[in-house]
Amino acid sequence: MTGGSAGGGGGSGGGAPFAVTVPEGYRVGDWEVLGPLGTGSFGSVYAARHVGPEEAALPRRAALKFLSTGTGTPRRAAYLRELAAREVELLSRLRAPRLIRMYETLTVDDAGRPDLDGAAVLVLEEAATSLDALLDEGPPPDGPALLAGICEGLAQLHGAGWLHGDLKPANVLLMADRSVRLADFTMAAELEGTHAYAPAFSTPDYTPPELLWPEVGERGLQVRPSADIWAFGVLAHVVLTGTYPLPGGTPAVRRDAAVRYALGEEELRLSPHLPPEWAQLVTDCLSAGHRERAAFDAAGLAVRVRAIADTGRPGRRARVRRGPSRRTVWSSLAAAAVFAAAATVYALWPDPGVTYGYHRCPAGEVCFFSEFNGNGEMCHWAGDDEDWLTGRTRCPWSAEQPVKSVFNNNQERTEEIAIAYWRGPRFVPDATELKRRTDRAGCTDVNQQGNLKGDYKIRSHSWLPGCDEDQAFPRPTVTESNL
Ligand SMILES: Nc1ncnc2c1ncn2[C@@H]1O[C@H](COP(=O)(O)OP(=O)(O)OP(=O)(O)O)[C@@H](O)[C@H]1O
Repeated sequence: MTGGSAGGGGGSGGGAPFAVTVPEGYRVGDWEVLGPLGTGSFGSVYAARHVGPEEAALPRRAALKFLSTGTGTPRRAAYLRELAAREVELLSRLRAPRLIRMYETLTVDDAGRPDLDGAAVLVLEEAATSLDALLDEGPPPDGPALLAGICEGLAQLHGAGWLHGDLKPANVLLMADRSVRLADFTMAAELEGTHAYAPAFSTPDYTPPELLWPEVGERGLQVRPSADIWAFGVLAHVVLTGTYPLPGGTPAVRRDAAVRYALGEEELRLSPHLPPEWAQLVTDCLSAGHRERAAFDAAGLAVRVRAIADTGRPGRRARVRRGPSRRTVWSSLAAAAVFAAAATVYALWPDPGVTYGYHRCPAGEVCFFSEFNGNGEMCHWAGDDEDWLTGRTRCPWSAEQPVKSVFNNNQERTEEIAIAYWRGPRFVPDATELKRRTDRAGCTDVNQQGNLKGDYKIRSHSWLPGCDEDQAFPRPTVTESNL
């Protein structure tokens, strides 16, 4: 359910094993499966055509969501039944323009397929794509308008007395006309006064701090609508900038940053390219405490977001578009309007090539950056390197520019492998020897990241069995005084 790249967060079909496998041509009710559309953890969605007698209330094509029955333990099966019941309950009771529509529900009756037998099938209106898939292709040209639609969906949901509980790009669908539909209501819950009870489950990047390590009671997790507001704040930052608003190259590191942020020990790292009105809106949505966040209800936010989106105010930095110009073929007024929106978003997204943020650092590698917080130029290696200027992997900018931040991105490792970095070339690859040397600039343990305190021109780095306590980054061992 988590995703490394901004905008990820599970859900789409690309490469992920399908939770429920259904072959082409499979019949359920009056529907025949045409092919896969996407999968999540609890269900898989297939395009289907109606093969029964024509019915006014049913479209010719639909998306069939097969909810997993769970072939594991009875406890898991009960959990999956509860998730299915939540989604069916919400979709059969609520119909609103920005919520995906459900036409009917079916149950698979197929003793020959024990994995499918008894599965609930939701017959949904078929969307063209998901926001998750869209973000994989780069900045959506109409990001602000999409955000306005998403916020309207949230307002419709909250207005009806429900909260979503798992708002993220994979759960935002887009129709062929680019209108938005909120989907996947397996975590949705009906409000009982100020809060609702939801299953203890979340997608870390979109979960507010108060729910990261919550107490789970007998009825589940106590969730408030302000949790969806937090998720919307993260999503808006991701859609507009392609990055997360909290620092970190992995969901786990960003989750820890969210907790530090709630404790007042960390700040939001909003993209410098975000225009002030968006920055203020994201900051409001990401108020650290749920009480402060409750001041920003979805209906009020929807009005604000729509107003910002409709203004189409350009970002602070004008960007030259890349690639062959499409402007010549866009002569109509409508196309001009789309282009205006596209120009706005290109201005908001980081420069291609020189983007920023720790998330760029490939898993299993160590990365050094020319700016604080993983920004600016980046050099990265999977192992040690004796000389960044003449060695195997080179880092030309480091000849002139100091390294300002580091990320030792080895999330899969369990051993205590650390990285030492050196002001000179050709370190001596022996831990005892290294300790005696004087040109060591610093050391990071696995998965540590942060800013260096001095202007270090680093020339080499090496793997170590582990950082000394007093050398471990980000303790202030790397200062001007030990240069
Ligand atoms: N109505 C639809 N039309 C087209 N594609 C859809 C539709 N509903 C879902 N999908 C695709 O299927 C994917 C999985 O659907 P969904 O998120 O509802 O499943 P899930 O198992 O409940 O997910 P999660 O693991 O996020 O809880 C979506 O990300 C989307 O790509």
